[in-house]
Amino acid sequence: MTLTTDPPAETTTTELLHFSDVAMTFPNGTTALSGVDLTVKKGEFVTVVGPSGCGKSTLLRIASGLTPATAGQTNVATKRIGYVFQDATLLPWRTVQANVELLAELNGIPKKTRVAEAAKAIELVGLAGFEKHLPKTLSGGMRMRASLARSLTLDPELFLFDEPFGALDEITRERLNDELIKLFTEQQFAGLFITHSVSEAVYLSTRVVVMSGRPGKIVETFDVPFAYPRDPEIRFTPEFAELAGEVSHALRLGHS
Ligand SMILES: Nc1ncnc2c1ncn2[C@@H]1O[C@H](COP(=O)(O)OP(=O)(O)OP(=O)(O)O)[C@@H](O)[C@H]1O
Repeated sequence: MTLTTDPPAETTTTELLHFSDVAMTFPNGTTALSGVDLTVKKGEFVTVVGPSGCGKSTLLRIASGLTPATAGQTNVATKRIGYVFQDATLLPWRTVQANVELLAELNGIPKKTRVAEAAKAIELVGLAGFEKHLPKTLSGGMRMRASLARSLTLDPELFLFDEPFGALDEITRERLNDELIKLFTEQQFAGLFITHSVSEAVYLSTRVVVMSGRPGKIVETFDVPFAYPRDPEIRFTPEFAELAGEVSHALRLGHS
């Protein structure tokens, strides 16, 4: 297994993540991933869909550097990595402002700078006015916004999302999808996003990657042709339905 933080000579600098023949077998013998090839470039938003337990979260953990792969080549060309989980993971005793400042604080950023960075991130996610609130006084969608803001203070070049909206109601989820698209187009990070929702995958992404059941491997890739910013109404067009149908079909084939 090779983990490097600089791009290999043969790749371009816009390639932020490059997996070649990556595999992951845990010490208990479970092989979660096998033969995964994946590249994510600046300006791309790649969503991974796949059956439960096929290794999607493992893939993200490897991308973040939290878990080393056991085989293959893993190249992540940036240290500015944002990571958002399904659970907003806010500290309950800290206000929104103090939660959003947390990563900058852990990175030793001076108070004045991190206050300014947190204020900017809070504004970007639409939480201005809620700086002094504690997490328990926020809705699920607002907590997720605070979690997004916390990662935004790192000014990520590569943003990893592990099913961040899976626990939210449909309307809140759709609203956050639109806000995430806005952030993606404004902030210019590369996104790697996991979801169980085919519609969310197609709506958000430049590319949708379908994984097979465990050990997960990529069985099909779909380029999404819709321009950004995306009109929420595209979800009701025949083109969208056709693409979502193809992704669902690949997902079912990968299952069997
Ligand atoms: N630390 C670990 N030790 C042993 N097995 C693990 C470990 N972490 C994950 N696994 C196993 O690896 C497989 C892939 O897990 P992972 O969480 O990556 O799947 P997933 O596709 O994200 O699942 P879901 O969609 O249900 O969240 C599962 O069978 C899981 O039980």
